[in-house]
Amino acid sequence: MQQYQDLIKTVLDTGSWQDNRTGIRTLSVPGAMMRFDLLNDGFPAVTTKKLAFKSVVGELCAFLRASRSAADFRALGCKVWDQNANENQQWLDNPYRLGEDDLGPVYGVQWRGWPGYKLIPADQTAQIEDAQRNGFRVVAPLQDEGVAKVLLYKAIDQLRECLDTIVNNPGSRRILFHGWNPADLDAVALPACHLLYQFIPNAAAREISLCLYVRSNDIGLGTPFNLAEGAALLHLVGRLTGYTPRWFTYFVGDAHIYENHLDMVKEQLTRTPFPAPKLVISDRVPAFAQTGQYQPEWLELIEPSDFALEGYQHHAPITAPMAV
Ligand SMILES: Nc1nc(=O)c2c([nH]1)NC[C@@H]1CN(c3ccc(C(=O)N[C@@H](CCC(=O)O)C(=O)O)cc3)CN21
Ligand SMILES: O=c1ccn([C@H]2C[C@H](O)[C@@H](COP(=O)(O)O)O2)c(=O)[nH]1
Repeated sequence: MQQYQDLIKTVLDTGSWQDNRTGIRTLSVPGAMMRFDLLNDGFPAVTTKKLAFKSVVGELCAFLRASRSAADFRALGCKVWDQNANENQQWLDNPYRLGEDDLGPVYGVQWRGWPGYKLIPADQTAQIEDAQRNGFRVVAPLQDEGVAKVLLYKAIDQLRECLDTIVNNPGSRRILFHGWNPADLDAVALPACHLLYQFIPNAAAREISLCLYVRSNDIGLGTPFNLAEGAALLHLVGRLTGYTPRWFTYFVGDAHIYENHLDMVKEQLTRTPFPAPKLVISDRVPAFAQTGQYQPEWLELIEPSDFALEGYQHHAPITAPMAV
């Protein structure tokens, strides 16, 4: 994967030193982009070190199940959330933390159950009825600054709505889900880094593409994970909706290399990337294109063992400490 080498080079050549909350400074570049042709170039697994693929797909499955406990991530084979859940003093002191291993309403909770509220004047019955038809339920009548209102609530399954739209209205340019919930930023171990996922189906070609925006990206540890995870999600969505994964475009806001990761990334630059592997999703995950049956419940049924990399050649493992 040449794109990852190029990103490392760009940051080493043009980055500037920045301080941040972790106490480990970074070499940072404001804004970077990589694009992958998944159909013709294969799966974007980093090859200049060993990608912890089992951990990546474990994390993805935990997100798909709306997990908020590092214990659930561990049970699916992913340990990378332990430190954020249990070793950051600010989070340990946060009143929203529900005890050992809790992360708060992170990624999957927002993807699958974004807390949606409406506060509607009690006399707007047409609005209230419309909201109820859309799945909102009345929580309580209340007085708001002297006006009688009704509070309604719905947990919004943004990801499921994306799949529904891909199947029913693929020309839509509004097929996206968001992980950044401003009302919950004070209640999470870490505000979402990969936060905006937009699916772009091409109904004529039966191809689907993904644009992903990552606000802050740890190029040494986070980027390989986030790339593999975004691409695996696109493959899964394609399988369940009848589309072939095509372009995966990856945008980064603050693209940075931690000072204690410099040896790791420089070592990777001395290594020649291998050809990309292929992602295989197990046959038991039904292909809409073959069955003609829409089965979005597989978003929750999928297991880490349903994902495999075929022909994954990689250089020797290297790792470095994660900044907490
Ligand atoms: N500083 C920081 N960087 C991150 O990339 C990051 C966080 N924090 N916090 C939350 C998640 C967790 N993610 C992580 C955290 C650690 C690894 C990591 O240590 N990876 C090792 C092996 C992991 C394994 O075997 O499971 C690696 O060498 O890739 C990867 C992604 C991405 N995120
Ligand atoms: O999926 C992820 C999650 C986290 N990161 C990195 C990016 C930053 O280095 C830290 C988060 O710190 P902030 O101060 O909140 O930006 O974790 C990642 O790359 N990918």
